[in-house]
Amino acid sequence: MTTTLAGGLHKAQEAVRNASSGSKKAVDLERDISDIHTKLPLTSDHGVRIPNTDQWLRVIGEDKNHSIGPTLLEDQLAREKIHRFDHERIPERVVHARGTGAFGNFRLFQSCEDVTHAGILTDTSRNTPVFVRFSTVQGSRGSADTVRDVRGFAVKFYTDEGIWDLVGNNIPVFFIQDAIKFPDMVHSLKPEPHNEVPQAQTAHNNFWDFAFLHEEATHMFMWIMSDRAVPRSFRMMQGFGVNTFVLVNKQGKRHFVKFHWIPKLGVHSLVWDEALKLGGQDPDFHRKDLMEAIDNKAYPKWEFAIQLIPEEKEHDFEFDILDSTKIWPEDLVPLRVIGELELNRNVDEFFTETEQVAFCTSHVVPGIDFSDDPLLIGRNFSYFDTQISRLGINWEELPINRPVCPVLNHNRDGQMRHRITQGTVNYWPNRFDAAPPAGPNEGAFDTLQAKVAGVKKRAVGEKFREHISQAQLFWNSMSAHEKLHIIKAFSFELDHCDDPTVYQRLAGTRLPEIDLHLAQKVAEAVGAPIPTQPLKQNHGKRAPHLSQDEFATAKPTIESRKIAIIIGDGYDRVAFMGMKAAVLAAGAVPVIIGLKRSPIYAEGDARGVIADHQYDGQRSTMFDATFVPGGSHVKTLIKNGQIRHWIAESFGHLKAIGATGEAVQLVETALRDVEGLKVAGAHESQHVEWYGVVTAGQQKAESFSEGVKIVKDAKDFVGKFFYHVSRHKNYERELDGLTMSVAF
Ligand code: HEM
Repeated sequence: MTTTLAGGLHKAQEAVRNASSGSKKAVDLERDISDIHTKLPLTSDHGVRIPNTDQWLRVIGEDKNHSIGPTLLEDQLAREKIHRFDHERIPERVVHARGTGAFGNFRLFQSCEDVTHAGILTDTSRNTPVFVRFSTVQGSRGSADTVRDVRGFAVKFYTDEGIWDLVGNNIPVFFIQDAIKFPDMVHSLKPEPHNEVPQAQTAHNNFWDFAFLHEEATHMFMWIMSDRAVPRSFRMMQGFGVNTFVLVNKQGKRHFVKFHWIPKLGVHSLVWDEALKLGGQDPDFHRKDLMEAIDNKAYPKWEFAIQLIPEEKEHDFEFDILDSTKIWPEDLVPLRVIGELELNRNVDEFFTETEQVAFCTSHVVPGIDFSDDPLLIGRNFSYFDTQISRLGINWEELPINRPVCPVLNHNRDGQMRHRITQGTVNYWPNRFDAAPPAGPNEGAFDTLQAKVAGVKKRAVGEKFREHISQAQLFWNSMSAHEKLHIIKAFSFELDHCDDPTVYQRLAGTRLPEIDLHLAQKVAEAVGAPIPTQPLKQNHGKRAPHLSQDEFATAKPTIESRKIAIIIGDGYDRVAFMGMKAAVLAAGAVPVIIGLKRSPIYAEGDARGVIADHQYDGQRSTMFDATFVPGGSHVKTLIKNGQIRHWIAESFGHLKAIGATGEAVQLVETALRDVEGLKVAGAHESQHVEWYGVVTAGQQKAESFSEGVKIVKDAKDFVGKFFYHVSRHKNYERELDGLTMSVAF
């Protein structure tokens, strides 16, 4: 599948570009696009045709050996090639350096004119083009996708009134309350200064030192120790604007607002061992996942929702609504779902689009404004500033960054200025009235007048000083397996800290403020003195939509999941073909894993199948589930330790496993150490389901219907198997201690 996609990528992109030619941004970009596949000859950057790009101009001896003489610096064509190469790199982003992006559209379902006059939030007839970049925070550009980290979720809306950048994360809160702490925070989580170790992870002394010394980071570090920090896919995670913004309506009334993205596919995560392995086995896992889904037309979608608090209710809450270490619990401030985002086009070129895209929180459009959230105000300064050193002062002119509406002003010059502005004046006011400020009814961004009074000092508001309550709320809202993962995550992270001050303080002093059981378990694992008393009373409250379990899709679906089907010579063709067809019909992706990639023959069948991959080139970690059809190939599969490991590892990673006929024996052998394992008898046609392991004896062709009903109590083998794939993970396996007995 992947190989075919790569081959046809250029054509596919061409087709999609044609199809989306209605998008204002696609049209805007057209004028800067050139195509390497045109048959035009090679030229230099100044347009002169070049006859040879393989040999530098040099002196060749006239002797019989044509011996090589001096290489000549006068070769301007060779010099240009080398010069261009020498300067290919630009500074990577200081944070969020590793990322990937895609184009799409935003549609509004429900006008919000009661609270804003922003065109994008009031005009339901619009189809606004967007570019979205997902990222990790800590790692450098070449780091792995699946590290434990916050994920950036930055959306550039190309609206009719200018660019709106909603630069959010997949976690709704942040480490710090005040932007002045950002450099300290980033220094502490990046590799340590003396040895540049470790890459892309918080599992080191400095981060946990910082986290302890900043009690305000407590709520956030609970989130990053949770499954939220190891998403299965960018397509299966939430997004949050995090900061508090303001909406302003035509009457000048203000509402505080928080923005949310809710994925249509549910919220799913990897298990930690899987994430660790993928870091080496497939460092581009998330990047490829997004690209392949879009190429396969499984366009990822998110609902867009807002939470609103009228200005006069600002102080009605226990927490300060401008504090970005706090959520607005949804039972107190409900979500209003107003629109939908779809990503439907991959980039043509990574550097000019994904790398050069530059977001800036201060890019808002009329009708959307800033609150006094102190983190937001600092961000508004920082992003513009950092783009200047990364891309230059004219960064907003780059094709990916420029708006689709007219831009006209008296800003001029600077390095790499592209725009040529005609006319004899470049200042205001001028005698021609050229480029005047917008009049009262011309849709300008007009800051609402407000009275500001107070004492100038370096301080925070009273409610900004409470840091534990929402950390408790988060912990209390977790399901059993989520709590287990948090305990394990702390144990892993603090195990990597070798300074006892760091792990003892965290486990012995901070965690008991959240929950005693959590603190005790972690302290025991990492060798800190085990606390015996909670250091703060847990209030026992919970809030909706903090647990990922609450994001199940309305109907179970396996859409876009990757299902490995393992075969060797002698596989059961009926089960193989039936499963492949059913997977495709359900909108998922079957990936044939062969013992080789040359033709593989079914029993009694002369037509060979070419597998997508041979098993040694792939790992179970790269798939959501595995199916093995019966047949005499099982005799070979069973002898292969890597295949047995594949099954055991899938079990350990809580994935659905399906097997029919003789393949049931493979499952039995691979999982022989699991107590109580239940599988179907070889000739039993009725399937047996046990902790997401679905097995059946010989299946007839008619058992593999394409109209599979994916329901919990499915009577057929395929329906039951797909139901378990749709659940994504079988957490009961882990909670009942079964995964512990398998080597993976
Ligand atoms: C609410 C808290 C924050 C969130 C949600 C957030 C989110 C993000 C995201 C998503 C990106 C990557 C944008 C991209 O894909 O190109 C980013 C980059 C960046 N952020 Fe933040 N950030 C936060 C706080 C801050 C603060 C407080 C500062 C500085 C005071 C800051 C400075 C930066 C910088 C300098 C970059 C690199 C931008 C570039 O080079 O393109 N961020 N942030």
